[in-house]
Amino acid sequence: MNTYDLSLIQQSKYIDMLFTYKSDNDYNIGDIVIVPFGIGNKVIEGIIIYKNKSEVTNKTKEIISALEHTYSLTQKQIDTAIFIRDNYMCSYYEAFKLFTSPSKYTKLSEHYTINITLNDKEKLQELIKNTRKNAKNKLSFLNAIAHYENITKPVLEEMLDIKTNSYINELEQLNIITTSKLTVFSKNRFTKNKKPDIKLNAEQATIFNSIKNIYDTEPNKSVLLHGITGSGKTQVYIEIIKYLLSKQKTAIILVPEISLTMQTIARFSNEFDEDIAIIHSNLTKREKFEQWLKIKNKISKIVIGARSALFSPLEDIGVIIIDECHDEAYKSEQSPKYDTIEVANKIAKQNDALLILATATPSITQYYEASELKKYHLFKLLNRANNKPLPQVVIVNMLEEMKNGNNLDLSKTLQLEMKRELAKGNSIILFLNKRGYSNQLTCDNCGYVPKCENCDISLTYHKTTHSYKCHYCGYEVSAFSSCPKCNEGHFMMLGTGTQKIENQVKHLFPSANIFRMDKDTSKEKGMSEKILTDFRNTSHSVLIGTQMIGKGHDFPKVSLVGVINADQGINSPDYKALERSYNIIEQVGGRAGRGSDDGTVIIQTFSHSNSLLFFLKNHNYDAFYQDELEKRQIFRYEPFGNLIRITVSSIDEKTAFSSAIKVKEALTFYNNTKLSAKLKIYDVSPCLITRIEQKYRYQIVLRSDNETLSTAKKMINYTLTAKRKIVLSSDNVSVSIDVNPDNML
Ligand SMILES: Nc1ncnc2c1ncn2[C@@H]1O[C@H](COP(=O)(O)OP(=O)(O)OP(=O)(O)O)[C@@H](O)[C@H]1O
Ligand SMILES: [Zn+2]
Repeated sequence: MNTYDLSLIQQSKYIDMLFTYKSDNDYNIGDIVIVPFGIGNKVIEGIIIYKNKSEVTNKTKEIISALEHTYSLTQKQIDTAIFIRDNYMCSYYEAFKLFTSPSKYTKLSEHYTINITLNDKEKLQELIKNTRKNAKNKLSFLNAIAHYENITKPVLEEMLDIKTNSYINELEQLNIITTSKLTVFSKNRFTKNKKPDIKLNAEQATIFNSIKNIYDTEPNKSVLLHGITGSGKTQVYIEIIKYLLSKQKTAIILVPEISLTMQTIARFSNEFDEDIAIIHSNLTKREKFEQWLKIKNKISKIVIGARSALFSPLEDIGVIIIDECHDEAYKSEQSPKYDTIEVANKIAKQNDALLILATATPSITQYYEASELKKYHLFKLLNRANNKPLPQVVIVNMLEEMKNGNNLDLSKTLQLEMKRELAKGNSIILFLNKRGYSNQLTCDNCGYVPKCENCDISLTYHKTTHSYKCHYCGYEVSAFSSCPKCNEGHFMMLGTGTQKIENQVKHLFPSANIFRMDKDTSKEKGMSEKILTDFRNTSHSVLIGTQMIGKGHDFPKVSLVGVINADQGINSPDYKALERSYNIIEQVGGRAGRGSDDGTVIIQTFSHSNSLLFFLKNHNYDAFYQDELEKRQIFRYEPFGNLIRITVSSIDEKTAFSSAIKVKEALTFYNNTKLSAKLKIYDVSPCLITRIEQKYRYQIVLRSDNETLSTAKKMINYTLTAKRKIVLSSDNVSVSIDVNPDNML
């Protein structure tokens, strides 16, 4: 008789532990089994984590059966899941769920698709000619076959939104097509352009050779590639992947935005004959499952996708590339709030694989880890691939514009440049830095922004108390009647929307082709790709958008980028506000001047004296980094110290608040008795956004040194799992933990 310790695939807060079952069968670690659970012996699934580690008692229940081996997890995946649970303080369920197949309830044997291949082009054309014009469905089916020549039935049906069975039968009988069954789905269908035949330039080639050498000889295979916008980082990845494929290895490429996956795939499919799997959250369950199967069955050796692609069942990994590695999308926003780069590092180590982080604007912590701690080999690409200069940056003081009577969001300077570039047929991006919080304050005379003395964080206005508060430590002052710095101005709240900008542009430039991309226009599946493609292919056009348009895109026609309002990001109430603003503005500005014409970036701001703008003007990342690092050291933020934020939420406000108090009391108790009190635990306070999806939200902020971080994590894990029933009074409370959160909203 064997014993098996299982993690149950069942979301319940009270069973976050391993359960022992027995069986005469010889299962493997990682197998998914079906077991009876609880008093009613409800049938649920579990993953085998340990074998023959526990004893059989007279209460031990027996495993009923196991799922097909295809669904099993590998030992490496189990190790990574446990790493995630320990580090991001989530449940076993949440951690394992990342790795299980998107749909394991379909029997594999039933999962095949029909592939259609065109045999006789002429006969098909004949048939099209002879088909009645009003048989619309049939005609679109026939035309699609003529166009694609080789396509799977589900793809075809989804595309045309019709049933095709009878047409397929008819064509098969006429010998125009043949069909075949594929148990695993056919190759992703991407239009291939001519092979581009790009040769690495000298800078790229040197780095490629060094990285190759690191792979072959070095024990530490982590790389940070710091290359300016347009320096051709993607071309370097392509060569590295070619090299690793030649060594029978596989590759994962992560990109921060779904809209970027399409651009990346387009470039990769021109370079590789291999089948490329795509994974991101916009796929249907079925599509996800198809991709998963292709990877599991070793048909796809290259996986491109958003952060979740990291959990795909790829084996023999040779390289994990994290493109735009500074991006906040790499931090999960739902529990488990894992850091993609830390997890990628773990997986790379397991496989002895390369980990390549790449960006024009590394996060402060990443750059510190590379340059000071030597955790990464640091490489730099200092020139654009086509030898063009970086765009020229112009700063416009919006206080002056206001004083001169211009009440539009577009300054005179920006209007003039826009006119000039549109006349040349070039394209323009107008970027709105909307990330941040709207109740932030700026003096309308001198641009002063009030800050917390303890935390270096912008204060936020609270209407109920008519006061300004710090959202880290609770510091509060009553609202000023006039600006304490210049004694003249008054505080105003900044903020404008993409639609408002769109109206102004329409009015000023009635003949321009205007595109807008924000959450509203890209809700529908495929919409954002469509907007980006149309913009890329249209001249004399203006794209107005938020964060989504800022990264990674290569639009050769864009010669001018306008940053409408740099302030909203700069003065956002959290310690990463400047880092985020530098990155996003440098990145969006980097879209300018990638084609034949030189680029210009116009940054409009009320905080024109902020040193950040000086660094941006000179594209001087290193100076920005030094400046920011000093501040971080003084206030003990990352990489010198850590903030841990525990958010407690519930539909019922009192429950949320009282649970938060209990969590805080429990943590304080362990901190005082068990630890040498190195953690600072702040009081419970309402979150900046007090209610999300009907749930009231309270937070407890902890600060720890780097040395005490792991103890802090253990303490939180202990409090929230072992003591869960005591600390959380009801099942209606949810808790999430975020280490060094990207924002405090
Ligand atoms: N060796 C090369 N010779 C000619 N063109 C190149 C070369 N390498 C890259 N390019 C071209 O330069 C452009 C910019 O390259 P790429 O998009 O890879 O830049 P990037 O470093 O990823 O920029 P960003 O950080 O702004 O996304 C692309 O159009 C690419 O095809
Ligand atoms: Zn403070």
